[in-house]
Amino acid sequence: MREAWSGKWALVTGASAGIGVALAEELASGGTNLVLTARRKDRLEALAERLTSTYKIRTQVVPADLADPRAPEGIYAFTRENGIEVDLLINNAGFGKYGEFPFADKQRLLEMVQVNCAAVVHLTHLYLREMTARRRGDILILASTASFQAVPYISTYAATKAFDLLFAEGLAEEMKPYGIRVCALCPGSTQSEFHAVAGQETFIHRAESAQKVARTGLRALAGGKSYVISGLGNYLGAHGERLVPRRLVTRTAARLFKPKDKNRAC
Ligand SMILES: NC(=O)C1=CN([C@@H]2O[C@H](COP(=O)(O)OP(=O)(O)OC[C@H]3O[C@@H](n4cnc5c(N)ncnc54)[C@H](OP(=O)(O)O)[C@@H]3O)[C@@H](O)[C@H]2O)C=CC1
Ligand SMILES: N[C@@H](C=O)C(=O)O
Repeated sequence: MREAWSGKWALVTGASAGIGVALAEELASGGTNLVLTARRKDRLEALAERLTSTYKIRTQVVPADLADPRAPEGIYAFTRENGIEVDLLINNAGFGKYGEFPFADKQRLLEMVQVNCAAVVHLTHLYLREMTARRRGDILILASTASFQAVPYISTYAATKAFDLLFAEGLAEEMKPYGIRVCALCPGSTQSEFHAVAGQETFIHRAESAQKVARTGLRALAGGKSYVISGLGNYLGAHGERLVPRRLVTRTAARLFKPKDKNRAC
C-alpha cells in the first residue's frame, strides 16, 4: 500500500504535527514525493529534511495559514510554479474547540469552519480540476468519529467533521467515472496535539497512534473505499448508535462531554 504513490507527488496539509506527520512519513517510506504545508515553518522544514535524507524522496515546504481564505490559491500557485503535479491531496489540517458554545471565542469558531470545511472545499476544487483532466488522482479527507453524531460541548467541530464525511462520500461517487478515488478517514481519539489545542485534555484515554490511523486511511484510499473508521471499537460505536434514537445518542454524548470544571468550559 505505501508504494501506491511511489514517485508521485502528494500534498499534505497539517503536516507539522500528529496525523499529518504520520501520513507524510508513511508516504515517504513508500517513495512518494511530498509538498508539506501548515503554519509552523520550522517544523515543516525539519520534517522535510529528515524525510528527504531518510527515504531519498523530494520535498517542498509551503507555510500557509488555512484560516486565511486566500491560502488555498497560494498553495496551488506554488505547486504550479514549481511544475508539481499533485496526484494525492490530503486534506488533514484541522482543529477543535472544547467548551460551552456561547462562551467560546467567536473568531476561533469561524476559523475552525474555514480551516475544517471551506479550505477543504477550496483545495479540493483547485486540484480536482487538474485530476479530472488527467483522469488520475486521489483525495483523502480527515473526518472523524465525531462525524457520525452531534457532540455537545464541541458542537461546531463535530458539525465540521460531519461536513467533511458527507463531502468526501459524495465526491467519491461523483469522481468514479474519472478514475479518481476519494476517501474520508474517520479516526476516534488519536495521539496528537489535537486535544491540547482543543482544550480537551480529559478525553485522551484509549487513543490510537497517529501511525496506525495514517496507515488505515492510506490503505482504504488505495483500496477504493469512500470512508473508513479507524479501530474496531470506533467502527462498532459509529454504526451501533444508528440503532438508537438520535436524541438519546446526543444526550449520552452530552453527559460524556459536559465539562467537569465550569472554568475549563471555553
Ligand atoms: N487527534 C484526534 O483525536 C482526531 C483528529 N482528527 C482530525 O485529524 C486531523 C489532524 O489532527 P491531529 O493530527 O490529530 O491534530 P494536531 O493538532 O496534532 O495537528 C493539526 C495540524 O493541523 C494544522 N493546522 C491547524 N490549524 C491550521 C491553520 N489555521 N492553517 C494551517 N494548518 C493548520 C496544524 O499545523 P500548524 O499549527 O503548524 O498550522 C497541524 O499540523 C484534523 O482534521 C482533526 O480534525 C479526527 C479524529 C480524531
Ligand atoms: N473523534 C475525535 C476527534 O475528532 C476524538 O475522539 O477526540
